[in-house]
Amino acid sequence: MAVRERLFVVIPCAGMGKRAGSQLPKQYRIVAGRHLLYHTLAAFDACSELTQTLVVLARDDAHFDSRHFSGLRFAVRRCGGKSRQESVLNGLNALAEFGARADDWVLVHDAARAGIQPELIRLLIRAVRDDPVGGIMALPLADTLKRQAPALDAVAVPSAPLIMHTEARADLWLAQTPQMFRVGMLREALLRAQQEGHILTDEASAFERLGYAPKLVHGSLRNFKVTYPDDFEVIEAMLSHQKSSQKGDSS
Ligand SMILES: Nc1ccn([C@@H]2O[C@H](COP(=O)(O)OP(=O)(O)OP(=O)(O)O)[C@@H](O)[C@H]2O)c(=O)n1
Ligand SMILES: C[C@](O)(CO)[C@H](O)COP(=O)(O)O
Repeated sequence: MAVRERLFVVIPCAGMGKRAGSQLPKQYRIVAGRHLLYHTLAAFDACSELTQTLVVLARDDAHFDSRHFSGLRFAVRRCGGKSRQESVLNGLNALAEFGARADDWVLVHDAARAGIQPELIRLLIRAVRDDPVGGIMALPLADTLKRQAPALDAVAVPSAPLIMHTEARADLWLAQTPQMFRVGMLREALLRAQQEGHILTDEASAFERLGYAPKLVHGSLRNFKVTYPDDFEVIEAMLSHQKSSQKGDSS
């Protein structure tokens, strides 16, 4: 009988959250009564088909406290790098400690995408599991896309940027996470990009530059990346609502 490859998860969680504008890294901000990271991990914990979730923390992380995450299945390693790309690569290397093999799958998911839900994770797994390359959760672009004009000169900077032109939006998608690839192939692709000095902002790009075409799996707006100060109001409303409707379901 053929043995199915196992499914591992790497959660890069070593960022500073500079764009969120607070001292505390955003993954530790309290949202709907828990750390933002808790909500992300709870969604993966609810998927029993996942073998191991590994959270990649910054080496000097002074905020992580396992007591706030009791009841959730995951491991942490303090192997975060200077960039997300480096943190993911270090996390993939650390997966060997948990018995991950080159043919196993890994789902890489941003700690900051706390709106992820078990159904979305399963949707991606179902869509990608038989693919030779892998795939990512993404959303077709819904808005009109403008390219900003370069600032004319440093002295007379206008109060708002100006539009240079409108980009054609057909066939454009917004990449989200999870991004699901084979452990070995992803490690090799990221390593190669790093050695060749390419700065990548997601895992799929590491494959695209080698000529592969990963799958786009239609995700959900719920799974947005908490990035700017206003995003906290949105995620708070979403997760509080989810919590109260779950309470309602169980009473
Ligand atoms: N050196 C880094 C940088 C980012 N991340 C993680 O990658 C995910 C996506 O990155 P982003 O949203 O940009 O987070 P930050 O880097 O924390 O935010 P900012 O760019 O605003 O500082 C986050 O979960 C973040 O913790 C990481 O593990 N290691
Ligand atoms: C991986 C990602 O979430 C896909 O949209 C995104 O590229 C991460 O970018 P960031 O600048 O590290 O937040």
